[in-house]
Amino acid sequence: MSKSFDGERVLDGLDLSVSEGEYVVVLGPSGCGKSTLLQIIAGLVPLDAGTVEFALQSLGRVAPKDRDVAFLFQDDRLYPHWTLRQNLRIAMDRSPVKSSGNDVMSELARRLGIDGLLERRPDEVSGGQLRRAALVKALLRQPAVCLLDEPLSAIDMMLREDLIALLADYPRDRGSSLSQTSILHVTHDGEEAMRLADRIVVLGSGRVLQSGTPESIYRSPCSLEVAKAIGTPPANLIPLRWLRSVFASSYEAILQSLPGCDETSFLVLRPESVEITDQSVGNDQVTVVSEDAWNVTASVISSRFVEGRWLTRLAPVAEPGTVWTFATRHRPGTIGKNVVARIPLCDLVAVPGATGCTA
Ligand SMILES: Nc1ncnc2c1ncn2[C@@H]1O[C@H](COP(=O)(O)OP(=O)(O)OP(=O)(O)O)[C@@H](O)[C@H]1O
Repeated sequence: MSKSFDGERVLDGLDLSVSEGEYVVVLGPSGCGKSTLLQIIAGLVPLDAGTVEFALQSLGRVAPKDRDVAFLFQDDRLYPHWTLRQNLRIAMDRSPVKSSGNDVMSELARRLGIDGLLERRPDEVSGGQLRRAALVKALLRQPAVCLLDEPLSAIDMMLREDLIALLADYPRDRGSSLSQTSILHVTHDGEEAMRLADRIVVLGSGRVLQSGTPESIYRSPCSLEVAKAIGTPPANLIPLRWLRSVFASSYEAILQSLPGCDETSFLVLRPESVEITDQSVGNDQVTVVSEDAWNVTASVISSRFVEGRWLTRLAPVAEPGTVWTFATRHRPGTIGKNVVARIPLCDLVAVPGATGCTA
């Protein structure tokens, strides 16, 4: 599908399919067209080219209200003059599975901690409680497709954890009213995508850059853009041309061992992929290659304990001006001193320098 606004291409031949019961998270930076994609699927924004199909039938002529789709908008509002219960009841009345609606409403409201608030109007609850009610409303429809536009944004940490637990577990519960529902969730938050998705679809330049399980997207990104989209702290990106100066004589052999690479390529090195040995070594220590790892001498710039890991910034002595961030279990070295970072070759992934593949 393709879509432009005022002559500017937002979606450019984007091709996406979602299976029954699948939880797909579309990940991309602000402004890349995520909300537009959901609005097109819901029938709220017309396409310039392409089709939206459900069970192999085109939805082109199906009005938004007749699509079996629930939509949680970024700024979802409920009817202000009705109680939360009355607002939720409309969703239930539209559900094809009305008989179990009351039970499902109670269950979802309980799980999200708003069961005691159902007799209040929207202006009598907090923003976070309202957001939870809007989420219950979207899920209550028990639609074929549930579209969630940044459902966890602007929500405090504890509540966010509750919502993640609900979204991660509830649709997959055996016998859950949502076990057949396909969920399409859009976000710019890579961690949120990793924690919820059966499959992550990374959007960029109006297209699908890569689609795969959270693990495959994390471990085998196909481009720089995808590598940067996931991971906190982000991956270290090592330009291949750096290796020429460091490894000199073995550079050509290394290049050949990395299929599809050229001088413009980058190696993606995840922060947790190294071991740091606190050894007292001088600045003249060269970077060496062993069969399965590189040992890189680097100076410790900073080291901070964050959520169970030491996040350490290292400057490799062979590449002045470069800083890598690593995450290790134990505190490495002393600030200003040199250490050795052991990089296992099997953890390095090569990606093209320019915007790369579509997968
Ligand atoms: N109705 C519209 N008229 C003109 N331009 C629009 C319209 N809707 C969206 N756009 C533009 O299309 C682009 C994609 O917008 P969209 O809201 O789909 O992005 P997004 O990825 O959801 O962003 P965010 O994460 O910030 O919500 C943006 O540049 C936006 O300004």
